[in-house]
Amino acid sequence: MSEAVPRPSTACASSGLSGRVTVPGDKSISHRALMFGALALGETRITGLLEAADVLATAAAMRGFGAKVERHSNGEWSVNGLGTGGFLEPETALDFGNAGTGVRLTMALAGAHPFATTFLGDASLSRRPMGRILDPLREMGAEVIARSGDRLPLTIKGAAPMAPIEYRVPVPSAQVKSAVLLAGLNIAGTTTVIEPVPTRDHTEKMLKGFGADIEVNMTASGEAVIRLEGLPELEAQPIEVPSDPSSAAFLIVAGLICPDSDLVVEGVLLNERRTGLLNVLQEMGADISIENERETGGERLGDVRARTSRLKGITVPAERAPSMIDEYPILAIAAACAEGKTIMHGLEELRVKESDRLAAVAAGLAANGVVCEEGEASLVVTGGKVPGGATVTTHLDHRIAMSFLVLGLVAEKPVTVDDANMIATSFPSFENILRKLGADLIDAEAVLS
Ligand SMILES: O=C(O)C1=C[C@@H](OP(=O)(O)O)[C@@H](O)[C@H](O)C1
Ligand SMILES: C=C(OP(=O)(O)O)C(=O)O
Repeated sequence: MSEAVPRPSTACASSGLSGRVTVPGDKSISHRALMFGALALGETRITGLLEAADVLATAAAMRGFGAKVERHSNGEWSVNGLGTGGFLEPETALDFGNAGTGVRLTMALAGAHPFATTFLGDASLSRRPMGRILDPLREMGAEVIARSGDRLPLTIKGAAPMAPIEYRVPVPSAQVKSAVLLAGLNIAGTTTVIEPVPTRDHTEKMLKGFGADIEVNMTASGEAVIRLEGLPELEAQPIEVPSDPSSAAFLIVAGLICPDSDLVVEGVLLNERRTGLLNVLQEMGADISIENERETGGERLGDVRARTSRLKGITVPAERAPSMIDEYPILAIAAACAEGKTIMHGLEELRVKESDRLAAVAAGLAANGVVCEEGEASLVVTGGKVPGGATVTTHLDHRIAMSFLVLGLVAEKPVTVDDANMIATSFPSFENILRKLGADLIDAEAVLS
């Protein structure tokens, strides 16, 4: 995907966004549905799988280990799994493109098997730190050959047998927590993960659903202690993937900041470890309501209605970060349209996403005339009128591309993103859905013709 010819896209001032739309399936749940299906015995049927580049890379990787992964004509997917410990050595390197979650969780699955697996990624993924996954895997007994700084490309070879560990997650990261647990699936004994700051819990919930012996206890000080018994027999499960709140976030913010708008995003996952942005926006004065609340597969879902709102700047404390870690770029866009300053703390993890998101957001805002101040791990955005008129560098980062297209909808002059290709890693229908709601987006071909 990084090899593709850049595709600039431009957003112009828009008003009256309206309609009911559905966004694609949740990325975190989609990766895990394929992985756990590949580890389970029997056929796992998945409806609503996110068909975006990141998840398709995981599907290809699971095939590489020998699982049968198929897409059916009705849009459902099936995975015929191999059973815990049943993975085979892949014949070729596994290329994860831009997908951090895919590569990190799969490294852990492969790393507890006594064969060599090689992992590749695009320029963005090859810059991201992998030591956070490799350190616990080494502690369990795996061998690793990696580029300096524990970067991709790298090869992991598990030992036989490996040792279960107790691991205190050093950074708030659902990927690190999940990786330790997934390696622990193929190791006899109890693997324990201690999470000082609880993060999204899809791995724990879904593994339980597949029949793993996993227990989560919250301590009085708010830490999560997760215990997993190794070598479980996982059983295939039907999975219905709810709509991704991290994708819905772009449309919700567009509805709030564009004049005369009233839109609904249907069936959005409302897991409380993912709803940080909705809470923050409501504190900023957003007119957001949840309609038709329901439960599917142990998760709360609802239709999220967003109407044009006068937003006010607030301080977002660091504790919120895990529940909205992927939503800061779009929160910064909402902040640019709010009255006063929005102060965001605890943003250190943004520096190691698909891009250095803190720097990319600050540069994009400043280029478009929005006053902002980038700290080590903080961002202060002063809201008001948005002059716009600049081209934003997206650094192979889908969320930077989508965020700045939303900014263009309220800017005085159009905002261009240098490359909209990466949007396809998580939300391929983003621009079409935005147009359907009434947004004025012009793509490069239209500008050239
Ligand atoms: O576990 C997951 O599915 C994810 C965890 C988060 O990453 P970190 O664990 O690095 O915070 C998030 O940014 C990513 O988009 C998805
Ligand atoms: C950080 C993200 O994804 P990943 O880590 O899976 O690349 C994201 O989608 O914002």
